[in-house]
Amino acid sequence: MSVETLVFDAKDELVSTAARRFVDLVTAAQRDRGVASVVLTGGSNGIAILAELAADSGSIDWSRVDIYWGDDRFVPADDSERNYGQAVGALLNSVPVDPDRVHPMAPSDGPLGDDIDAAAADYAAVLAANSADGVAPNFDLHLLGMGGEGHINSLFPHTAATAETVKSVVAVEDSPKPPPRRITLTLPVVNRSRAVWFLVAGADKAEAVAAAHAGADPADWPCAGAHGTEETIWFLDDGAASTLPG
Ligand SMILES: O=C1O[C@H](COP(=O)(O)O)[C@@H](O)[C@H](O)[C@H]1O
Repeated sequence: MSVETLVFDAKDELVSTAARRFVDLVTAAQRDRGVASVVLTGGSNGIAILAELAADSGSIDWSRVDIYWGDDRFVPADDSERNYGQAVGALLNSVPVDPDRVHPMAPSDGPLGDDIDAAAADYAAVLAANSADGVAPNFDLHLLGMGGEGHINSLFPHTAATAETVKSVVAVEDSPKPPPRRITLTLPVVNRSRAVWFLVAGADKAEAVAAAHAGADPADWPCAGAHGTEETIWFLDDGAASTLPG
């Protein structure tokens, strides 16, 4: 398994390079396996890469991409905080995806109602139904943003969600970052991904980046617990890389 750290002068360059490599990875996965599976993330860079991909939408056969989410905020379907809605606005409305291959997490006003545990269990069932082993797919790519305290998806430091080793998807009711109610994939499922890419910009994230590179305990720094089975790439701007040795 390779670990690569790429540092860019500016966030725009980070995002455009990640988008180019996204096209290459998806194209290679489709060549090798027919269909590519990607896990999207929210946050600033997670949405910026989708907007970049929308600008170059002809490079990928989107009808052969399975799309999942690493986490979402458990809010009504039309709430602007929803990662799914942001992805639709940035990319999915602009490209010819197969609706049957797009797998959003349930909103709080959907058919499952406001039952967050039922919504998490429903997403676990979606992952299981689309897997070879009844647990979850081996995603070709899992994109990750990261918070300054090292959270990825909705896995925050010193929480049961981050410590989860059995369930593939869990509910979070007290996220320290608003909104408080979220649904998230757990680390064992993130770590089924062939490729895990961190998209991280800003000096406020530098301490977490350094902790992950130093092999910190994922309980303290959840970002330290995410790895691809084939590759892990850190796409960083100068600020996020500012405390890395060398
Ligand atoms: O709350 C969340 O935050 C992270 C990181 O967001 P950023 O704006 O600091 O880049 C994001 O990846 C995650 O999906 C989201 O729900």
